Amino acid sequence: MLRWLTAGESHGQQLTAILEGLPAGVQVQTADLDVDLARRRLGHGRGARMSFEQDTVTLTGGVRHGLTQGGPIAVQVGNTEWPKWQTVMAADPVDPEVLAGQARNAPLTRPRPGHADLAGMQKYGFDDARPVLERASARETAARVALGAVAKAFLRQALGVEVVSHVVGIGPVTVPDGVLPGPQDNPRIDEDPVRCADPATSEVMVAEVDDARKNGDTLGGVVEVVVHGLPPGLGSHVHWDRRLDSRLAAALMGVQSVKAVEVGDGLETARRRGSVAHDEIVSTDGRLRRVTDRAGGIEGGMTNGEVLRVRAAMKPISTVPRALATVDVATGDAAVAINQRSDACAVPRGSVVMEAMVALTLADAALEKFGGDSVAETRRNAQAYLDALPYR
Ligand SMILES: Cc1cc2nc3c(=O)[nH]c(=O)nc-3n(C[C@H](O)[C@H](O)[C@H](O)COP(=O)(O)O)c2cc1C
Ligand SMILES: C=C(O[C@@H]1CC(C(=O)O)=C[C@@H](OP(=O)(O)O)[C@H]1O)C(=O)O
Repeated sequence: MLRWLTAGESHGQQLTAILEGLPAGVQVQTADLDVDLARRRLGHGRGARMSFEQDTVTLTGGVRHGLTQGGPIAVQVGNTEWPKWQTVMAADPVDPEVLAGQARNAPLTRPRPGHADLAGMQKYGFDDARPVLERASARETAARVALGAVAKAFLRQALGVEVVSHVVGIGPVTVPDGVLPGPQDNPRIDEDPVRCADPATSEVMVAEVDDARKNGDTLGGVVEVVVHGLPPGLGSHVHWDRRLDSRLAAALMGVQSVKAVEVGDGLETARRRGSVAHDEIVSTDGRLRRVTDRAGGIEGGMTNGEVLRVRAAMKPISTVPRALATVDVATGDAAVAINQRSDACAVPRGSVVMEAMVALTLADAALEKFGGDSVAETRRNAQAYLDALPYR
């Protein structure tokens, strides 16, 4: 079983992440984590913080000379803004007079509709939204992306699996049907300002983001994660919590702002008749294949050996510059919501986070199926399974 945890606040000293259960012998180094962390900071519509802040990542456990050792992998992602926040976010008590002189410490009492502010204040008994937004913030996704880079390295080295992603919708603008990135397409898609694989649609998406920003507004959208090279049989039909589709949905729903998840053609499938909803099976050159991939590579809660496709829909950013109505909880008076710097559209960045969550979930399912204390053992076990596969 693969387990992972993150800790740390958005404006705290650092984020901490631990990945437990990965075999020994996976080649991974700091530079691999840096690549994905840099990808998570890009994208038209990102906020000011993404342009000036750096992620400083350090592997502090579980990796030696570029190879995992079989123990928990520990990662720290430092926050270059920390010097500005070290008093306000200090772990130990601070002299109240010193704190009173800090403008950043002023209580945030005008909760944003759509953010975690008000429900979090009510639940935890805070009269300030600060402690809620510090942990609700998607800053935390930097820690998940760092672990996702490790999971991707494992999947590639154990099974030859490649996890890629692209943006398929921003606001009302969507890519045409049939746009499907190949296994090596991430670098090309990273070049696009909105991580869209279709250049013509990308231009319209960029214009949509510009228009929203000009009007003091924000946008959401849809990302698709595409996984090439999966064997059939990850996940299981035998129990609800072993279904791979249920595990992927939970992992993606656990990303800030995600409000819907689709597997394969998802909602569109529900509108079709059965005769055109499923993927017919044929035998070609002694191998069984599906003619289409409407199911997105999952049947009965298991991978079926086709390309896995899963989509996550992100709502528009809730820190809307054209501020929304709220109530100042300190006075009870009508007010406008907190409106600090913010992303206008986080969908391109979000696609890299979804990749990480899918990679972690698949690495867990792969270890459950093939086990292995070293990546070489996982690889051998997977190969033996494939060699013995009935009806190949
Ligand atoms: C990559 C990413 C970046 C985000 N950036 C912002 C942001 O700059 N401002 C904001 O208000 N919300 C942002 N969000 C969304 C909030 O974190 C999220 O709406 C909030 O935590 C409440 O959770 P919920 O939307 O799932 O209900 C971002 C989400 C993601 C995935
Ligand atoms: C810091 C990150 O994203 C943040 C996510 C976020 C939110 O409310 O989710 C709000 C913004 O934070 P701030 O208000 O400090 O500018 C984003 O910048 C990051 O992704 O590294």
